[in-house]
Amino acid sequence: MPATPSAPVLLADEPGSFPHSVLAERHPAIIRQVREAFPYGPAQHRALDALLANCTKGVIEPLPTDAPDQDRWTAWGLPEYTGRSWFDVPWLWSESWFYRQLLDAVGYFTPGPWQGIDPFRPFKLAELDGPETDEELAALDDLANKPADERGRALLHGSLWGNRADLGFRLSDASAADAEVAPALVADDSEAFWSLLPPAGAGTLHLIADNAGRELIPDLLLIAHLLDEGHVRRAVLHLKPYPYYVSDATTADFVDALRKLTGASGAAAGYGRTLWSATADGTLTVRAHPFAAAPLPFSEMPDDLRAELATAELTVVKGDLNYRRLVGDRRWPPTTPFQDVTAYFPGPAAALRTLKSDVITGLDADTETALVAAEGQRWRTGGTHALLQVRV
Ligand SMILES: O=P(O)(O)OC[C@H]1O[C@](O)(CO)[C@@H](O)[C@@H]1O
Repeated sequence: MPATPSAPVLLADEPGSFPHSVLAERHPAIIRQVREAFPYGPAQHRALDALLANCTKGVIEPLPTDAPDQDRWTAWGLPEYTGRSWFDVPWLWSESWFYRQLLDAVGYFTPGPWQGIDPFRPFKLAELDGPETDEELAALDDLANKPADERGRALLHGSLWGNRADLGFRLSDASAADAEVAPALVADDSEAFWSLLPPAGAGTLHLIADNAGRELIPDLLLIAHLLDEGHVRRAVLHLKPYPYYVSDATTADFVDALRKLTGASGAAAGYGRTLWSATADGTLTVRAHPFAAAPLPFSEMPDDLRAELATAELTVVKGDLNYRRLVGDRRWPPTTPFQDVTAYFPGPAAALRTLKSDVITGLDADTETALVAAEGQRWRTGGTHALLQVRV
């Protein structure tokens, strides 16, 4: 049990707060953009209208009794939250519920022509095929002749900052992509990261992925490097079982990213070949556990996932949402020890995250003071700061 007393769970009930703006502004914007991106029929438009009204002014409604995921959502708290405003239940819960309901509205789960059609795919593909992705891949050629440890550090950095590539964030804040970043990490345990993964390691790396495209590609490059250089013998990549938080990576996105690498020229293609053969011989496996899209903190992970992560040499936890799930989506005082709030995790874990929500732990007091003096509370949510924290 953590020695630290708990903190209040984040709700979205305070107008002017970041969680409130996500429910009141970001979700309607996402509905609008999805609606414009597809030639949906009248039934889908009506369902999107109903969702828009429900998510902004309505209450959480029960699922139809024949919904295939009824049992799962029942276990995840639906009976407790039914009848309550979306703004009055845990923010982590209402956001997940939004994506589940959005997919339902466009027919993603319903047998028929729209089943399995990812409503975010046009945005994801535009990013994957954009010039920035090609530039990032071309830059790998400059890295190719550097010593392995230098390459490793650059690729770790690339994976960390790749977390800025979050389409949900950019869809609602177009200026976010251009904001200047603060290169110094607000917490930096990268030495601990490398000491957990020394060369000639025999273990397995788990990576809990976040976004597709320009985040997943650097994640894959890091995995390829760790396999190629013998830091780990196997890797397991945890993806989402269905589209989620706009740009979260699914198996289809993994395939697209890997094909992008193998179809590239120069060093990028080499990484692609490493990963392609690693999947073929089982050195790299992918998972899409239902809990990856659960509205709950990782402290409530089911036994099978806990047992699997317990075997990992290290679990890399990518991104803001996974950080919220790792430490609990709570108003922690920023100096709350990261080791305490992650003590429940089944093994060593490394959080690689750019800061895009209020939650933060593990800062030293001077760092917090300096951030507040410079930016008020904006540093928490602007996506311009990053951290690498390791739970040993
Ligand atoms: O893609 P990431 O890094 O998990 O970020 C998810 C984003 O969505 C949010 O959950 C808000 O919707 C924030 O935590 C963050 O801005």
